[in-house]
Amino acid sequence: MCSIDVVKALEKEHSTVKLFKGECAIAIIDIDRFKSVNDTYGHDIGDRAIKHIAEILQVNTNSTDIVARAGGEEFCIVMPQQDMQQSLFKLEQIRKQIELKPLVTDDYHIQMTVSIGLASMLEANSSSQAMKFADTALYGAKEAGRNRVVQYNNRLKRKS
Ligand SMILES: Nc1nc2c(ncn2[C@@H]2O[C@H](COP(=O)(O)OP(=O)(O)OP(=O)(O)O)[C@@H](O)[C@H]2O)c(=O)[nH]1
Repeated sequence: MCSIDVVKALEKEHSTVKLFKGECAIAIIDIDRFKSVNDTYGHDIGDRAIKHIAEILQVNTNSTDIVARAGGEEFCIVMPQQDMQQSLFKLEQIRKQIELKPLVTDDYHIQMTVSIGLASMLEANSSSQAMKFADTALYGAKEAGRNRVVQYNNRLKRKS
C-alpha cells in the first residue's frame, strides 16, 4: 500500500472513530540503525531486510489492521477497534519477534531491532495530528535507547 492510500485510509478511519467513539491506535515502526545495515551488507541486502521486517509485521497483525510502508525503513500500522492496552501488547510482540528473528541469507545472520511510537486516534483532532503524536513517541523511543515501544503522552517533546 502506498503512503497516499494510508492517508486516505486514515482519514476514513478517523471519521469512523469519532462517529462511533471507538478506540483506534496508530503506530510508527522504524528499524534501528538501519544505515549501518546498508553500510555493512550493501543496499540489496538492506532491501531484503526491509522485506523481512514487513513479513513479520504481516504475520503478527490481523485482517482489520492496516499495515503500510511509510517510506524508507519506516512502517505504519493502524489498529481499529482495539484499546491501547491491546495495541501495546501486539506491538510488544512484534518488537520481540523482530529481535528474535534475524534475516538469514547464505552469508549472513542479520539481527535487527525496531523502535515503535504509538498514539491514540481518539486523543487527536485529526489523523495527521495522530501521526505527529506517534512520531513524537517514536522519537522518545529512539532517545530512550531504541528497541522499545513508547506510547505518546503530552510530556514527550517533539523533535524540532
Ligand atoms: N536498502 C535500503 N535502504 C533504505 C531504503 N530507504 C531508506 N534507506 C536507508 O535507511 C537509512 C536510514 O538511516 P537514518 O535515518 O540515518 O537512521 P538509522 O541509521 O536507521 O538510525 P536510527 O533511526 O536513528 O536508529 C539511510 O541510510 C537510508 O539510505 C530502502 O528502500 N532500501
